[in-house]
Amino acid sequence: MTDLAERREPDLVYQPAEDSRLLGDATREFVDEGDVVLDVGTGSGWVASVAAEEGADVVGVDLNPHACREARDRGVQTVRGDLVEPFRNDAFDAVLFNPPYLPTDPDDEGDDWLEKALSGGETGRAVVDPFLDTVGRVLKPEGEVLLLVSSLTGLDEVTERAAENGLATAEVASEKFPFERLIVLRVITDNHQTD
Ligand SMILES: C[S@@+](CC[C@H](N)C(=O)[O-])C[C@H]1O[C@@H](n2cnc3c(N)ncnc32)[C@H](O)[C@@H]1O
Repeated sequence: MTDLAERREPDLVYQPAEDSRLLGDATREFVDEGDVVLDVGTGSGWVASVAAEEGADVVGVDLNPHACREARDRGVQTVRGDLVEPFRNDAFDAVLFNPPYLPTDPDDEGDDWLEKALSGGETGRAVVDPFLDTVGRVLKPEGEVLLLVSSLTGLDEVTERAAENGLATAEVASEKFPFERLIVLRVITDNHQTD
């Protein structure tokens, strides 16, 4: 019988890193007990498990079947699918996403699961843009998104795309690294009332 550690597939599934940790810290701050939470691109399920530790009812989604298996091994209920497509309207208090956000030269673009976890296409926003175009549908009226991006992803462009979808963004955490700054954006609908 294989144990959990042996079943992990580090070359196939993105393992928790600095970006996961920054999003996990914001999750601890903004997710409340009893919230219904979706972790998009759940990968190993680590960020989802942070939300579960806060008492949230969490589901993960990922395109990568190996990630779905690893997240389930971690105890996270996980669906294989594309972004928020499998879920019904107005379902979630919070949606978390640490997306593939690195700009990648098309000539260097690979085709393996780790590449799909990291590469945001030529602009860095190939996955972030469709996420911002669709996430509003699955948010409850007072729901919110915690979205991890890099300074390399183009913060102004991300904010503009959110605004085109009736979403307002605010930086709630950030950390500097040698070649980039990682940022957690809190994204809410324009008519969301905050206290
Ligand atoms: C940077 S990794 C983050 C993994 C994990 N959430 C973490 O923070 O450690 C991005 C994840 O998004 C998944 N992903 C990429 N495109 C996706 C899509 N269109 N729908 C669902 N998941 C996607 C990848 O398979 C990968 O697991």
